[in-house]
Amino acid sequence: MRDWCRARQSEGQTVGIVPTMGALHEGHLSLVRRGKSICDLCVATIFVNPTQFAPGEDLSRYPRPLDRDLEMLRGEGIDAVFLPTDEIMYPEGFGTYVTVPPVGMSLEGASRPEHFRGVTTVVNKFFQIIPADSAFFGQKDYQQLRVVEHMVRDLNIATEIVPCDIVREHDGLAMSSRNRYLSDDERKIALSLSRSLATAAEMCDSGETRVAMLEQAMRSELTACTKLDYAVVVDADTLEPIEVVDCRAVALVAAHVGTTRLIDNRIL
Ligand SMILES: Nc1ncnc2c1ncn2[C@@H]1O[C@H](COP(=O)(O)OP(=O)(O)OP(=O)(O)O)[C@@H](O)[C@H]1O
Ligand SMILES: CC(C)(CO)[C@@H](O)C(=O)[O-]
Ligand code: BAL
Repeated sequence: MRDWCRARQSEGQTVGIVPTMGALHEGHLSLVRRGKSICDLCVATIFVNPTQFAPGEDLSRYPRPLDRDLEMLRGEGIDAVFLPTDEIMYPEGFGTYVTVPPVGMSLEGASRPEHFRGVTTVVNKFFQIIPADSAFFGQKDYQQLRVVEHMVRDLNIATEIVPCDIVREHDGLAMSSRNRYLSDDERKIALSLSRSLATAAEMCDSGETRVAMLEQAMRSELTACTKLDYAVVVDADTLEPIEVVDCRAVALVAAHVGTTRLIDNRIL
């Protein structure tokens, strides 16, 4: 993969990379389209990375519809797909991990200990294997994007990180590979995530800047969820708590609907 990438770069072509865990949907394809619009060539990776799942999470049941994924990527004119096995990424004796920057400690980092250590490590490995000019990440995984941006800055990685907008279903549900776990009833409840963010945005637009009031309104929209991990409004860059929205802020939510854990966010 490195030779493939470098050979093309030495001919003056730019290469983009879209890291995914597969089970592709329009959200992923939007990253590929963005990649192809900015770079001459675009590579996707499909790898369900075991080190970012905690014991008891959905690693074994994570969907792996590989033929369909490859068909979808072919349809977008992808130039290459990197499909490593666990043994290729983590051969016997593997033992070096990337330490997560402070922006990854709260929220997802608190709810899913070791998750971001797995993400930073595997994304760093992808960047070594495929030294792309640009990498395309969705804002749906907002904190992941911030963590990867910090890692790239801190470790002098030459790949530019390009954030991409969240793609939603017609009714507002953020597209996610995990949506396919939802029953019809659960899918209705899952809509409360995007609704809670819309409520916070509307309140903010009408002049309510007190974070406690915004968070309370978000929580009251989320009562049908099986378990709420967090519903917060924080500084959009540092993800530090704020008391009033007097800077660029982001509302973030993570909740379990049945056995499915979903996340969503919206810039305020
Ligand atoms: N709805 C979406 N809009 C834009 N980008 C997305 C969307 N969903 C996922 N992505 C991005 O696609 C990339 C790969 O994500 P991943 O394969 O985990 O997909 P996912 O649908 O978020 O799956 P999961 O259910 O595991 O969260 C990430 O950069 C992620 O932010
Ligand atoms: C970036 C990523 C592909 C690393 O495994 C994963 O966390 C994801 O799909 O967002
Ligand atoms: N989209 C982030 C990958 C994960 O949930 O493990």
